[in-house]
Amino acid sequence: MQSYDLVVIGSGPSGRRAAVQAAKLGRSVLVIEKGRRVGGVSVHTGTIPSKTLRETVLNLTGWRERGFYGLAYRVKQDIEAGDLMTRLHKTLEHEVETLEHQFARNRVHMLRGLATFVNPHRIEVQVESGESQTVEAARIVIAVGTRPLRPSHIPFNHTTVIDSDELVELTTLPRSMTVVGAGVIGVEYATIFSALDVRVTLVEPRSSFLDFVDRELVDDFVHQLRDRGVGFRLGSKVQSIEFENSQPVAMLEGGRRVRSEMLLFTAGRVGATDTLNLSACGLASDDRGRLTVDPQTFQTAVPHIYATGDVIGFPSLASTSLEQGRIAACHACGEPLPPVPAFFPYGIYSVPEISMVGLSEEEVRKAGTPYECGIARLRETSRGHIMGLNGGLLKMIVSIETRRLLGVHIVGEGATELVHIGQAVLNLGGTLDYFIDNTFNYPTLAEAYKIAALDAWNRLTPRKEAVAEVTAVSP
Ligand SMILES: Cc1cc2nc3c(=O)[nH]c(=O)nc-3n(C[C@H](O)[C@H](O)[C@H](O)COP(=O)(O)OP(=O)(O)OC[C@H]3O[C@@H](n4cnc5c(N)ncnc54)[C@H](O)[C@@H]3O)c2cc1C
Ligand SMILES: NC(=O)c1ccc[n+]([C@@H]2O[C@H](COP(=O)([O-])OP(=O)(O)OC[C@H]3O[C@@H](n4cnc5c(N)ncnc54)[C@H](O)[C@@H]3O)[C@@H](O)[C@H]2O)c1
Repeated sequence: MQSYDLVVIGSGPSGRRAAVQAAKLGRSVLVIEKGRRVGGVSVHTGTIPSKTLRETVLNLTGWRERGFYGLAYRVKQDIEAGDLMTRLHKTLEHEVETLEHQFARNRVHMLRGLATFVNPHRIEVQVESGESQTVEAARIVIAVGTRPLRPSHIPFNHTTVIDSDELVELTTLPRSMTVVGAGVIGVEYATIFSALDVRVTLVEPRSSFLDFVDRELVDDFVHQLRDRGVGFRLGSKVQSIEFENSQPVAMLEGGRRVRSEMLLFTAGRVGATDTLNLSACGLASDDRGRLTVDPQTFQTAVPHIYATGDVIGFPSLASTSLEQGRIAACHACGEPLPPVPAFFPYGIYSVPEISMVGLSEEEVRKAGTPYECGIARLRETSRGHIMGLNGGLLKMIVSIETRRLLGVHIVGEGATELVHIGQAVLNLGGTLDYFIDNTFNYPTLAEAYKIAALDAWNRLTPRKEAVAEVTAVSP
């Protein structure tokens, strides 16, 4: 039987980062992956496919140029599913190749098959031939991720009623689509398909959605979506799904019906722990298949077994999963733990993008911190004029007492990149003055930080003082 210092179950972001980190620290490492190729949900059905589809849609539709050339502008007329899939397959192939090379370079061993615990240190792997192999590990990282929630009353059929995993295998594009569940996945796909001129209706049982996003941003976002015809059925629970002329019809509580060529069900995900035989290693999952860990070390209740990534629940991001894998591996190898920064960014790759870091206005108000906000509209920047932007805003929240930056919230073009400027200032304990005192490249969208900071500064600084300071900083 092969023995390893570390065995990682799952090759998604947290598993692969844990494996490479432990290998770099000189440990023998095995990654067990049941999928056909390495990469996990992130590479094969989640992050990278959805972001590649988004990029392809924005390119082929000429979305970014429509502000100038009008709504009828297209780079390619009659976009088909095949157009989207070609770029997707190329991108995924490249991602897998990079990962396989990374494992090979770092001497991380790979075993393809389904992992099941035999005891707290032994794992049986059912390989494709039907045979099984047992491996032994001093330490183990469970990084098995999640799969889409598929309730039994939803008649999934792989073609017209699908989950988000199946979306990446589309063979035809629908003309209309109902998206059930306005979480991050639902909102991203609803807006990507709407950019393709598919008629989209978003159905959500709660009366609001994206509740963790600043309300001012959500209002701007909803306004933009309504403007281009996205339908909202908030506060509407789907009772059943029926078929009329082979098209799915979502029957909502209260009698409303939403009919479309395709229904995408995105009402959450469950931890993929059911086949692990967790009881053999002394662990149990919650009702959503998730594991509980020490948030500092990612150790489970069994100290030599760690769990990282989506299987431990919030925030369930590829970005945070990568860091969790690295921290778990460092702890497992007895290395000092890297300090965890106070704030991480959250990016929603809808069309338009939303991204934020730090506290929202609602959170600051709840904490009772005296604060002021500064706002910049992206269309007020020269870069925005050049790009033909019509919408988007950057909102900055600062403490009145300390002038410290408390949060940055952006909706619009480039939001997921722009947010990192705010993240750096926030995690380095910077103040509003960083944005006031520093020169930004011009013309850039980043200039929105300067505009928002000046807006906040105008409100913070009494008028007389303000004039004096402007004179002082002007060349
Ligand atoms: C549609 C979609 C879009 C997303 N977009 C983003 C985004 O833009 N940005 C972002 O940061 N995050 C995004 N996410 C979230 C991101 O994909 C996840 O946070 C990330 O993939 C979680 O990584 P993980 O390490 O938990 O492993 P996962 O990527 O979930 O992979 C787990 C792996 O474990 C394997 N496995 C499971 N059970 C076993 C077993 N018993 N034996 C062997 N192998 C097993 C699986 O086959 C899989 O390959 C998105 C997710 C989805 C679904
Ligand atoms: N850009 C990103 O970072 C990104 C993108 C996609 C996914 N993700 C991650 O993937 C995870 C899963 O995303 P998700 O959107 O599937 O889940 P989610 O839990 O974020 O959202 C599910 C939504 O479905 C609704 N819902 C719940 N039960 C329902 C039902 N029975 N019928 C209809 N609607 C119902 C919920 O109210 C919620 O709004 C998220 O936690 C997210 O972190 C991240």
